[in-house]
Amino acid sequence: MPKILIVDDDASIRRTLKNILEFEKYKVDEAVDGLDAMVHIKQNKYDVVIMDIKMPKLDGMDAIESVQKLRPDLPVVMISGHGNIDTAVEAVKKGAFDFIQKPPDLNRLLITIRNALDKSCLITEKKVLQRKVRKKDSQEMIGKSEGMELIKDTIERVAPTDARVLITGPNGTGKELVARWMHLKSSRNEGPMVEVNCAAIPSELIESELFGHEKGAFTSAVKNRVGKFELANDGTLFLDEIGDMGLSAQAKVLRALQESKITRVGGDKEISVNVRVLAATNKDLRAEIRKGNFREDLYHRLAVIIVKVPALNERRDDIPMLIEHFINMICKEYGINPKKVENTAMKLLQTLNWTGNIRELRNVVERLIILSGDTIAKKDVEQFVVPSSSKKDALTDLFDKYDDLHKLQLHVKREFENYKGVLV
Ligand SMILES: Nc1ncnc2c1ncn2[C@@H]1O[C@H](COP(=O)(O)OP(=O)(O)OP(=O)(O)O)[C@@H](O)[C@H]1O
Repeated sequence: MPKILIVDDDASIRRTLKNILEFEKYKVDEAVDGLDAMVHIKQNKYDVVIMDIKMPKLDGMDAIESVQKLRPDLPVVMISGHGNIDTAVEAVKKGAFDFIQKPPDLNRLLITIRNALDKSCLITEKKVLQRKVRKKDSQEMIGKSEGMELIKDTIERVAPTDARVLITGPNGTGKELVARWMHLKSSRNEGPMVEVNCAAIPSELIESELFGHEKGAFTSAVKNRVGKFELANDGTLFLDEIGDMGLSAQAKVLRALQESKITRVGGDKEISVNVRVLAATNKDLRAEIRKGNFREDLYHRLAVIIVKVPALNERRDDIPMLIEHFINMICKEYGINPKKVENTAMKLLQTLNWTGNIRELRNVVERLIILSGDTIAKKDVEQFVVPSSSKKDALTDLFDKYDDLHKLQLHVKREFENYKGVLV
């Protein structure tokens, strides 16, 4: 239940507001002036504060500065009977979420509180996402092959610039990891890195996902929603599987890139965004352009720098190092000592056909850790890996390539559509 603090020296106003808000199922505390408010805010976790301006001891204008220092993310709605436009502007300048005149219009007050709560939720969501991203950020990029050295060198050179980068390569080769390092090594690394998997979002929702929407823009748009472009402001937007984006969304992304402005679906206001875009695909975008599935102008906007991530079969020298890395990582997760790999087992693993690339290798290492004894021997590889790697049926192969069930579903759907075309 969201918790609200009402700060007003007038007991009757506090009581009226408390009754209304409790009826709306909010939990409400009261404070009699700015100083009392600060004591409450230090001891409790509020979602919104409603604060009068004229109060004894510490008035609202001074109190909001203290609130900003203590809890910069806490939305404060100012209310005042002595309001004029200058006071409202000053309050907002000092960080108030909104300003409402006394006696407050009930509907306006409730809508403002809802919006302030939405903002609180977004901030929390953003923090959770940033934590997750930081966790992913800490993933090392392993490999000393020529291909990997070239990629690392490109990241060092390109990351600090604002150039757009298109990352290409087969599934599971580490395209997302490259994007994360580009962000981490850029001057935007204090800002968010927001990821959109264009293949996982149905085409009718992708525009709303990217640009947000205004309430009522379509049947299920029950409230305003901020899109990924806005969420990525001052940071990086990673458009994964860009080759699966529909032409209509492509046109809008192109406009956003050209003008650094977006418009929410169903809205008419232009919103400026400062976003660096990185994109990735496993498709041959030039071939998609020829087939009319991808806009050439968008391709040129995105592919200022192209990073090609090679398949694992093309950098077999990296396999031992990657195996050691995954063993250490996975054994740590399981809370066991890292297992050793016999030389003959390592050699065999190096020769296998890794169609699912590094993702498949990681899964295989996990399987070997679970199924083998203290040491991973050649016979373990022959028993638990070779059958699935050399005699793989089409379905196992697909599962190795797509660890995300939704991506797999989309792939199967696309294949089915192709077959339908052939049969007709
Ligand atoms: N060089 C590397 N060192 C260590 N781990 C890696 C490396 N490259 C990829 N990985 C790991 O392999 C897995 C797959 O990588 P990632 O998701 O970046 O691939 P992808 O090319 O984006 O895949 P997809 O095309 O399916 O989206 C992840 O767990 C990632 O951390």
